[in-house]
This record gives sequence, C-alpha cells and structure tokens, in this order.
Amino acid sequence: MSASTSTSRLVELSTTIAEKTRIIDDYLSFKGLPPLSFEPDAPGQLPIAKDDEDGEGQKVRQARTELIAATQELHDLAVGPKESVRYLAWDHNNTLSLHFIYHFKVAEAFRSDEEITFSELARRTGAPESELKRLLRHAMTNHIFREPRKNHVVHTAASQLLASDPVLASWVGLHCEDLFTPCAKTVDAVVKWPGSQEPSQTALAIAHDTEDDWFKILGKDPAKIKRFGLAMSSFSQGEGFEAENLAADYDWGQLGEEGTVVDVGGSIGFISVAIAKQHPGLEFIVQDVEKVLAGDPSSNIPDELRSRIRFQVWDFLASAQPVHGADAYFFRWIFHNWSDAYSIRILRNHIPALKPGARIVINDGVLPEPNTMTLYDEKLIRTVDLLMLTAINAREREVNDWKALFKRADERFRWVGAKQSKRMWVIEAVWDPRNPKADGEKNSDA
Ligand SMILES: C[S@@+](CC[C@H](N)C(=O)[O-])C[C@H]1O[C@@H](n2cnc3c(N)ncnc32)[C@H](O)[C@@H]1O
Repeated sequence: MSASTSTSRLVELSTTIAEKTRIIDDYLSFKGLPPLSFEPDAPGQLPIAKDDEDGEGQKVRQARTELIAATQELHDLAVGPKESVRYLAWDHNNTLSLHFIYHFKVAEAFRSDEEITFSELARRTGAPESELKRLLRHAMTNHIFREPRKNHVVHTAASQLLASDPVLASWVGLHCEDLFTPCAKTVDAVVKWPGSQEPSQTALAIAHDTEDDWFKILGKDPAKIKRFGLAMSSFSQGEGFEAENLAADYDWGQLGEEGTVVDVGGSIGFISVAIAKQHPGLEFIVQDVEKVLAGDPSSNIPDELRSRIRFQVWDFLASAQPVHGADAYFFRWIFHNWSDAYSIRILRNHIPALKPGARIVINDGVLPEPNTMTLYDEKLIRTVDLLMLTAINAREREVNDWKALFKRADERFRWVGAKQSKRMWVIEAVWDPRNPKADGEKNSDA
C-alpha cells in the first residue's frame, strides 16, 4: 500500500469510528442505559434493552463489531509493524499480571467503593507488597484497577467483575493456572511429537511431566474440575450458544412422528431436554461415561419429559454403539475435543448400529474461511483451535475438514451439509449403504 493510500485509510477508519460510535452512544442515551466506562459500576458488556434483542439491538451490536474492527485497524496502523511485533512478543506479561491478581485474590480483597493502600492490600491478600505494587501497576495498563493517587488502589469495571462474576473468574483461573505454562510448551510438544493425534502427547503433558491426558489430570483435582465446568459454562450459556437455538434451527420434524435420537456424550441431558420440549414426538437416549451418569441423572429431567428421555452408560471410544436403528445420532461439542484419528474411531463405532437413512447430526464450531470475518472474531475461534492443540491434540475444523472426516471414516456417510446456527453450526451426514462412491474407493485411514 502506498503512503498516500495509507493516509486515506486512516481518515476512512476515523470516519467509520465516528459513525459507529454515534450509533452506539445515541442508542444508550435514548434508552437511558448506562454509558460505557471503566468505572466499577459500569456495565460488563454493551447493554441492550430486553425488548430490543432482535431489531434495534442487532443494529447496535453490528455497530459495535464494526467499531472494534475499525479501532483495531487504526490502532495497529498507528503503532506500526515494528512496535506491533516487538510488543506482541511479550504479550504473555498481560497473562502474568492477571495470574497474580487471580492467585492472590486481589479483586475480592476490597469493596467496589473502597480506596485502599498497597500496604493494606498486601496485608489482606498475603502477597508481598513490592511485587503486588509492580504487578498491579502493570495490570492497571489494561484497565484492571486504578491508582487515583499515589499508592492508593480502587476498582475498575474489569477488576470488579473479577470479584463478582464467578464464571469469568473461573475462565481466568483456568487459563492462567492450567493453560498458561502448557501454552509455552506447545512448540516443544510439536517438535517432540510432530503431527501426533494422541491426547496425551501434548504441551500440557510436558508441562505437568505426565503421560496422562488433560481429563485425567483434571479428574485428580475436584477444585479444578469445578473451575473447568464453570469456565466452560460461559460457552454453553453465552449468547449464540443456547440449547434452544438447536431445537429451533434443525429440522427435527424430518425424523418422523416418533423418531428416536441418541444424544452421544450428552452429559446430564440438558440438550435433549431443550429439544424434547419443542418436539413432543421424539424419544431420547442420552449416553455418557459412567462417572458422568453416576447417581440419578433422571432427577435433572422435568417430570413431564422423564418417560421420553432415558440414560445409558457407553464409552464411544471403547466399543460399538449399543443403540441400533435410531433415526439420529447427535453429538454436541464432542468432536472438537478429539483429533481426526479418534473422531474417525467414534464415527466408525457407530456403523454397526446404523440403519439406512440414519442421520449423524453434529452441533459444534466451524473455522471460518480466511478473511471472512473481523480479525477480532477470527482470533477468538483461532485461539480456541490453538488451545485444543496445546491441551489435547484436538482441533477446530473448517466445513471441508468436516466433510473429509466423514469421507475418511467411511464413504457410506453421505454428506448433507453444514449450516450456521447462531455462533455454532449444525453439520450433518446420512448413512447411505448404497452410496455408489463407497464402491472401489476404500479409504486407508486406521
Ligand atoms: C464438551 S462435553 C459436551 C457435553 C454436551 N454434549 C454439551 O453439549 O454440553 C463432552 C462430553 O463428552 C463426554 N465424553 C468424553 N469422553 C467420552 C467417551 N469416551 N464416551 C462417552 N462420552 C464421553 C464427556 O463426559 C462430556 O459429557
């Protein structure tokens, strides 16, 4: 890009920023909603009035997306490539100061309306004062705490959330305590086990000096399991990830009046409940490992649905699918936890149970085609993809990867398609034993 084009791009971006800011600001003041700020009582995210969720709210959310993209580009242009790369290289120090705050429970140590000295904060948290001061002053450059006068600390919106939002705090704990060190070992793991598909040959295993996979490591520590569950709930409950979307966005009616759905790795059945509520003819069998289904999982099912939702212990890696002849086998957030080799094993373990026309319905993430969304949004899903590599040698997939996965598992899985359902996707194939492509072209995957 020539110097003159670059200058006009700066002006173009600043105009976009002014326009989008105006849309957001006008909306907030018209609706009497609180302005965006760093003060402790500021909203944790852009506030949208309840009755605006679809119409005006969508417009304002879109303006926010475009504002973030424009400000990020303007920021990066202003900083320039040399400084950008220089400071990118030590970005992990942001995680470091956040980790310190999480570890010493600094946010919880004083009230949102309190002004506290570093020395009193050190006394309350047990953290050494000099490190406390250094690490908090670093975090302040990320708007986490503020020093209104020398040696005095107050909360900001972000630090206040760390104290009051257990899901966010668990997310921070998971990343700072469980995944920060492994992240730094990811290149070592790739060098040691290039192309490995094994969940135990990971950076996480190197960091923990173990041959266990992540779930075994987690399984040894109830507090970590709890923190992981809470952190993950931000995905299940977050906007665009709701179970209700799936109930509405997939044509469950095509399974017939009395269709049977097997919810594979369905945990305690909450997705089956959401679908069952909207589709009164369907019956569900929820399968998971023994540990998850111990006790009485039916007690979580509303009385009126209990006759239609059964539970069954089954390990999808260990043996063939025990439920034969179901209309659909449904997998939500399953395959992104497994490498291709294991995903293929899971699919093949279903083959003996499949009747012609049986549907494999997957509700999972999909990686975008490059350059089809803002860098901010693209970075979110690409970061999840890297985490899967670091933690369990699993991966996120593009539409074509999903298609290839079925083909590699068995040519008789006939690809139906992949359709976006809010922030998730529905990916589907049908078991077609007479698929002509299945003859001759036998695949060679183990
Ligand atoms: C990410 S959770 C998804 C749970 C649920 N489908 C949802 O949408 O929230 C993955 C699920 O797979 C289950 N799982 C893991 N390994 C399994 C195995 N070998 N056989 C059966 N279920 C398994 C876990 O216990 C867990 O409930």
